[in-house]
Amino acid sequence: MTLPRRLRDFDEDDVRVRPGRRGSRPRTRRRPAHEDAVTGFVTAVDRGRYRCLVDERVVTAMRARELGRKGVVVGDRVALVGDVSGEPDALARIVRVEPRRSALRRTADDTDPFERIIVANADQLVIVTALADPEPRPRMIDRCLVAAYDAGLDPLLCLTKSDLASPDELVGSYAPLGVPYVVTHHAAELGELRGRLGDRVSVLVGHSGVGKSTLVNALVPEARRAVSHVNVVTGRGRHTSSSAIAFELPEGGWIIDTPGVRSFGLAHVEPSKVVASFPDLAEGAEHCPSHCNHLQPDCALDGWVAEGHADQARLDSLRRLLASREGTEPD
Ligand SMILES: Nc1nc2c(ncn2[C@@H]2O[C@H](COP(=O)(O)OP(=O)(O)OP(=O)(O)O)[C@@H](O)[C@H]2O)c(=O)[nH]1
Ligand SMILES: [Zn+2]
Repeated sequence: MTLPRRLRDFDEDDVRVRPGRRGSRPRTRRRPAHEDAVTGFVTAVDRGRYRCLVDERVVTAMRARELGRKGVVVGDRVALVGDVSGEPDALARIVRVEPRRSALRRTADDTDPFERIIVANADQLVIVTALADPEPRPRMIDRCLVAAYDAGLDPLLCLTKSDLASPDELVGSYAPLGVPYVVTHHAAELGELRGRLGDRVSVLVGHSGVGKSTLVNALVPEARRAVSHVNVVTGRGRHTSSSAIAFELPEGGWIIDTPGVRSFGLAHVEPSKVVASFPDLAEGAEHCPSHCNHLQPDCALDGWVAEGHADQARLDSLRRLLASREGTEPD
């Protein structure tokens, strides 16, 4: 398994192997209770079973009771004990989840108080949007940008189906905001996209039909088989209920597909963070009355847009998100 550079650094900082008191055995700095634990990278989760990569081996594991309520998600780095042979029917135990570098979260909808982590330790959120069939949904893009900003992930706009429509309009609205993008279609060379994915952990999100599976299959030839024919964790059966699956890229790095993720509820994101994710509007919001919720009549953002600093459509999008969080309007 080739870990992206940042994961490797993380590993070295986190588990410092040094001689024990008597200089006889190496031991980890923390929790010497599981001195013999090995480190795994969680690539799929399905019905209480965790698929972990340990060196080149696929090890199936369950949670150890001592983990308590701590969740384990795709992208986590975990300490494993027990049978880590990777033989059929072998089952290891996850005894520890290493501290996360990032956590992509969502709530079921914008007013749901329960947030859940979808993916840990990712670097980048790839927002897959078709240029046509289905029509692009800028409000969905804005929503994903907020999720990326909140999680500390770099966004990347991936505009698919460029054989059907021009990217100019979408590029015209997002490139000035500093959002990086790639334009592609199913018969295109994927060189530019691969360059942006290499040596990083990227999460792909996108609505049904935008061409996400087509993209994943083109980037990772083994993906098709892994997803459609076998349970990705146990290797048996036909189906998986997994909501995220990590695939290693041939050129290094990982992409994490999120087939089960259909929406990005943002109830857990502070309104100020929502506004901060709209860089074209954030500056204008500095002129708002204190505690402005940006939905009230004296909000300074109307003037900001009237003066031509930002597009009305972006303000509408921000307001829909904020209103939806307050439960006053569906998005
Ligand atoms: N014209 C065109 N069609 C494409 C392109 N990429 C994918 N398609 C078609 O769009 C449809 C949806 O593609 P998928 O890859 O299944 O889309 P998805 O986002 O994975 O959708 P779900 O499987 O529903 O999650 C399929 O009929 C593809 O053949 C493209 O670049 N151009
Ligand atoms: Zn305001």
